[in-house]
Amino acid sequence: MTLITDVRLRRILDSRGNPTVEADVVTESGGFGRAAAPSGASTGEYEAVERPPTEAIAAAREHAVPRLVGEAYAGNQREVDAILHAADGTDDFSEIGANSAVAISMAAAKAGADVLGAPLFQHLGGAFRGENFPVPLGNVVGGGEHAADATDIQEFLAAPVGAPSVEDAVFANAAVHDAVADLLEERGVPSGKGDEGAWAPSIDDGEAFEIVAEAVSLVEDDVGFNIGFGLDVAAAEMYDDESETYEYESAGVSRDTDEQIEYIADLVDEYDLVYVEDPLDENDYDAFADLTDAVGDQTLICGDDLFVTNTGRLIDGIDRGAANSILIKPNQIGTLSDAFDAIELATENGYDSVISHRSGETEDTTIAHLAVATDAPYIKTGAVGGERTAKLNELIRIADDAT
Ligand SMILES: C=C(OP(=O)(O)O)C(=O)O
Ligand SMILES: [Mg+2]
Repeated sequence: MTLITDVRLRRILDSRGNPTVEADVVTESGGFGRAAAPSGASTGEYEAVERPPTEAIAAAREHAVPRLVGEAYAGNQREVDAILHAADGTDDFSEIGANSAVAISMAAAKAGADVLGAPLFQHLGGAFRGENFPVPLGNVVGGGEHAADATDIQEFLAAPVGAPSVEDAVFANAAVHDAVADLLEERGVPSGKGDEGAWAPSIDDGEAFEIVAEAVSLVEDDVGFNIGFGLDVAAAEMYDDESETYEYESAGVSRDTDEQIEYIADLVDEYDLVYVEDPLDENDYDAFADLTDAVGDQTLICGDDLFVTNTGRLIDGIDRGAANSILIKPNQIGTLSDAFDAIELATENGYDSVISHRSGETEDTTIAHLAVATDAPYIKTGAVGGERTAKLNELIRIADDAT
């Protein structure tokens, strides 16, 4: 019933207006799945390879599609993903492109769910999933690689950890985003938005901390539940290999590794941060471990560029005590099976998984289902903007049993 009878690939637009890969998977009984690859801007050095979409599509048509059509079952995700690896033949998807691989992998999962008549989260996670929902981390102010002339820290994230429902949490993040706009206006600071829909004002990180802390507190008073906030420092982007310093250009400050650890630990204390992603360079497991040692009992220290959803890198991190959380981006590793393996390994070792969008996104909602399917405690998928609300609204629908 789920035998794959057709795989179609095409270029579509992502949210930045760049081309990306979309895949359709059709099965013998008429099951259908469609999915699209997202794309990063502050990509990790060790991510699977994203090829230019035209090349990725041509290579996948030549090497992967013939091995899938009439051969593989969409309901058997492990088989589909093993075929994608075999068709590619490299360890980083540099032949067919992780963009083609992840689009096909996710489209096959959706086709498998379609045949079963089950929501995707249930096909991926089983009959007992759908009760727990992730806390959405909502990007409300940002800069780094996602906006020109804005904060050095890439993302200031609202974290409605006390929300009674996912719906309340999603609306709280949108309210914090809105409150930030009011506070910027009061201060006479003009602002556009960055790639993920966060405000991207030309202010330094210190002012952003003041504004986000105030916005969170205002909304907290309004909604009556606890809202924390967190950061994606994306420190690899500000790390200078030659001088071995972190360069905060908008503040005109340079910090060596020890100073960076101290700075982040102080921020965790001062703002009661609930989440800190990539506070140090992606090659510095030891510095990550020192910070985790210092504040890991107070907050989540999450590896994104550090782990790139890769079990090999996660094992190194676990061995060294580098973090207590991992960001999961399926396109960093190329297939849903690999992403599941990383989540499972993380859970077994007491690491929280944070399922994440990319800065370049589409309307695809797979990550909302992935988060529910794996019982992930957090999802990071923006606060506003159509490609972001696509996932947030899908979470609300899943909770309402309406997918
Ligand atoms: C979502 C992120 O940005 P990008 O997709 O640009 O890597 C991130 O760094 O967590
Ligand atoms: Mg990140």
